[in-house]
Amino acid sequence: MTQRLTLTRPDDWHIHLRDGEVLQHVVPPTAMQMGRAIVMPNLKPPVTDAKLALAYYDRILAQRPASSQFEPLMTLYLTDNTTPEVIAEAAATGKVVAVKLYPAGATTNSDSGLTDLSKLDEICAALTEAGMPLLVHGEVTHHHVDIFDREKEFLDEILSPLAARHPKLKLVVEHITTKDAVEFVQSQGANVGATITVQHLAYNRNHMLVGGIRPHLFCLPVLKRNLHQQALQEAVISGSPKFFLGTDSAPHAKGAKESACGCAGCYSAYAAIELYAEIFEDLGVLEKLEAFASFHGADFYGKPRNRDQITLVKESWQVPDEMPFGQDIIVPLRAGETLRWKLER
Ligand SMILES: NC(=O)N[C@@H](CC(=O)O)C(=O)O
Ligand SMILES: [Zn+2]
Ligand SMILES: [Zn+2]
Repeated sequence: MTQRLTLTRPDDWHIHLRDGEVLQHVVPPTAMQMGRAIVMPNLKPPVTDAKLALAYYDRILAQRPASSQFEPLMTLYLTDNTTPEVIAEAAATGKVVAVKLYPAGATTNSDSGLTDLSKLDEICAALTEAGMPLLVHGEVTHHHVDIFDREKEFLDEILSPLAARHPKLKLVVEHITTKDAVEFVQSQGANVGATITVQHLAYNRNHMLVGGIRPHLFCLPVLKRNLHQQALQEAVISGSPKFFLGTDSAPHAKGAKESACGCAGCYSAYAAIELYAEIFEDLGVLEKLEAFASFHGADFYGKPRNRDQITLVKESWQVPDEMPFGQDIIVPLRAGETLRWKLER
């Protein structure tokens, strides 16, 4: 008999849906599996206020398939011009649920990010007041800091002191990649959580660099050595409610990835829950998938858990080599490979 796995519908607590003509290709797969998703604001120009967030929300909903109830949860991009008033206005819409910190220059489309981190205290006070989480891309950008050390350095230099100064602030360390980040999150109160991606659970830097450079595994923060991958795996195996599903699915056109200066980001949302299911099964903790994917994030954000369910069936299928992406094409994570689980439609 075919093995089936029925779960409370999951949510994706960190996704890039992009904008414009690619929305038609990027929104439906997420809308068909996820109940909600935290939509990252790093558009060009970035989503910096309530008005821009609501307009983006409408553009996303316009691409939601008729059968889906998917709800985009919008975020604001923190810039040097963000004020407590801007945050309060966004919170009042009911559609903007968090604010995202990109240190300027840390990652894709982060040029408008915060240059003056001393401004953070005022912002954190406003967020604590509004009960809104601060989501962080946790990497320093100093040129002298090695790219493999940038997450740890950010935790030590910026985030630890910040969390100590704002003990009630809800803080999500996004897409964690190191043992240090796992330990930091575990050492904090229930107000500090983290998202973990498919690629950081499934791969380490050898997968990206041994035998040739694999640009489709390049994302930020960059894959680390295997001991860090193992720490992330242990975090999900532990079942701690501090860790939850956030794909950081970040599509870039094939040509922008396969380039002399390739973009950072992996496209995993086309089969997010199937990809996580395979990892959890390989780790021997398939029974922990539901809490990671469907409970921990909702509980952290203070949102009700989804009431409907999805079913995965154990049925092999081959990931296409390429997928449409507006006028362009995209190479998904695990392109051409066989996946074991399939979402029942
Ligand atoms: N993760 C990535 O490698 N890229 C993201 C940005 C981000 O989340 O840092 C993107 O927008 O392309
Ligand atoms: Zn990021
Ligand atoms: Zn991201």
